[in-house]
Amino acid sequence: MTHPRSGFDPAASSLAGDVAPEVMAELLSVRSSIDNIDATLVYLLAERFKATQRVGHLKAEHDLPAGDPQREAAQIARLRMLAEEAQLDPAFAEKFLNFIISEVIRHHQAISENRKPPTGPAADTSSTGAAGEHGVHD
Ligand SMILES: O=C(O)C(=O)C[C@]1(C(=O)O)C=C[C@@H](O)C=C1
Repeated sequence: MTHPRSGFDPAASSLAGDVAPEVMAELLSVRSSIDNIDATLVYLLAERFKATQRVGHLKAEHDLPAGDPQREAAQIARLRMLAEEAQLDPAFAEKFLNFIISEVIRHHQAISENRKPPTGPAADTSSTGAAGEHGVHD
C-alpha cells in the first residue's frame, strides 16, 4: 500500500513477477526493517548537521578554520575501532565519516563566507546609502 502522505510504496520492486510469492513476502519483510533503519539514518544525520551547524557559526564568529585535522584523525581512529567491534568494514566507516565531514566543511565555509563583508566594486554601497550587511547567517 502506498503511504498517503509520503507517496512511498514499500512494495515497489522491479522483481515482481520474477520471484515466488513466499520469497517476495520475505524480501518485503526484511525491506521493512531496512526502511525503518534508513528513516533513523536520515533523522540521525539531520541531528548531526544541526550540531555541526552550531560549530560552523562558532568557528566563523571566532575566525577559526573550518577543518580540524587532528580532531578528524581521532574521530577516524575511534570509528574504525567501533566498526571492527560491530563487524562493519572499517574502511567503509572511514569513507563514510570523511564523506560527511567534507560536506560539513563545505557548510562551515559557506557560513564563514556569508559573514564576510562584501568586497569589490559591486559591494560598494556608499552610493545607495545601504549599510554594509554583516552577520548574515544561513
Ligand atoms: O568538531 C569540529 O570542529 C567540526 O567542525 C565538526 C567536524 C565533524 O563533522 O565532526 C567537521 C570538521 C572538522 O574537521 C572536524 C569535525
